[in-house]
Amino acid sequence: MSCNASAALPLQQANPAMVRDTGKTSAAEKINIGVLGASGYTGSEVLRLLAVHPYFRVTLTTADRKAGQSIASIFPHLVSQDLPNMVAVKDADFSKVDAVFCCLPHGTTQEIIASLPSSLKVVDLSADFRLRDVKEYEEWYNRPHGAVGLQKEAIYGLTELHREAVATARLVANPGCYPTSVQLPLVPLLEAKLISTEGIIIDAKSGVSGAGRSAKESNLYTEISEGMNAYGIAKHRHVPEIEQELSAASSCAVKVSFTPHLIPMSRGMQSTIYVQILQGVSVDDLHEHLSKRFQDEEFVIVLPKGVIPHTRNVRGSNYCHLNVFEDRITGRAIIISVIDNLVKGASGQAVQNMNLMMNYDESTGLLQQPMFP
Ligand SMILES: NC(=O)C1=CN([C@@H]2O[C@H](COP(=O)(O)OP(=O)(O)OC[C@H]3O[C@@H](n4cnc5c(N)ncnc54)[C@H](OP(=O)(O)O)[C@@H]3O)[C@@H](O)[C@H]2O)C=CC1
Ligand SMILES: CC(=O)N[C@@H](CCC(=O)OP(=O)(O)O)C(=O)O
Repeated sequence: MSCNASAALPLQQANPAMVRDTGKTSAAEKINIGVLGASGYTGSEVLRLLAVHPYFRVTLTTADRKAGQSIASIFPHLVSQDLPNMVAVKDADFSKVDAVFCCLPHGTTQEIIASLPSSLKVVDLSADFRLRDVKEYEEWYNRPHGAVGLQKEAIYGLTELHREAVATARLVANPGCYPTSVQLPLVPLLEAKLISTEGIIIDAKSGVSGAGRSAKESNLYTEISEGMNAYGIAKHRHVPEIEQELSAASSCAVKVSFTPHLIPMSRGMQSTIYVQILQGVSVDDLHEHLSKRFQDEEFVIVLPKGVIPHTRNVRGSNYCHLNVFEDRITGRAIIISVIDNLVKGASGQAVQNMNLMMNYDESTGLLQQPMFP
């Protein structure tokens, strides 16, 4: 069958692993967690989420320039938590931990994870283990891969799409924020051959926390506020990650046009995606397919027809809101997907994956509702 032949496939069973729980409750049985890069945005978001996690406790935190400082001194919003002071990674005692969230800049992570005890379970939030083809990684990231052996072991952790592999993984490559917002609607539609593999256009927008906490001129309030700009046009490093996963879903070489934009808000992300519907398929079919695919999912909500997703309605939560609209003029479908880049786009999905790796219900500690307004 050709790439764009229309054929509705049976829906996948959505959620076989949602209800597992080992029942561990006592403090003595808690899983000891290390957060590497705890002084950054995603690291602090892991700490915020774990504050109400019944089975995980943080026993190690690391930083680079801020090593030696307490968490409360740099994140006063976390002052009520009893957290260990941050140490440099080289001084960290990994015998204290069972699992690690690695929230470090990409490029620094491969060597650090390779140096950790191999008994540790790791969710890596960076891009260092997401691209299966090491050559492609080296081309897009312009550096040699520092842990090729580990790359083979890493599981790409978009939870709703790969949860069985995540559950048995030791090392999970947590997806990028843009790729998460794009794959959740597109993978099921490509798998079911309801949309064309050609001509996919992704117009995406991110809040500024997506760029991390380190000081950069381009992220100053004066540069960001009261305006917006595209960046990484036709060369953003999330292109190969998105194409890798869409190609796997459709068994065809998918190419996308992807343009990210920076907008003046602290957190939140929207991807507006233009796709060609295959012959004999309607926008209602796309809506129905996505609704059925995600009906048993806790964190992916297909909104009722006509309701426009808004970043405000997922802020601070692990939810993704989706909807599909018809463009009567071009015959295309317009898909809108919103997430909080720091939660479903990073730390929330990381906790969701770690829950699965530790055999807990994947929603444990993640059911906080979005903040409104
Ligand atoms: N922000 C987002 O929305 C998303 C981010 N990601 C990815 O998650 C990772 C972390 O991002 P984010 O939290 O935003 O980044 P930040 O810049 O906010 O934080 C980076 C953290 O890493 C530490 N660090 C920096 N350099 C080194 C080093 N050489 N060795 C050890 N530690 C170091 C920093 O310590 P110090 O503060 O002391 O310098 C800080 O704790 C990145 O790979 C990013 O691409 C993924 C999805 C979304
Ligand atoms: C606004 C902004 O700068 N966003 C980041 C993406 C953050 C993210 O998810 O990406 P990684 O985990 O792949 O680094 C960027 O465009 O590079």
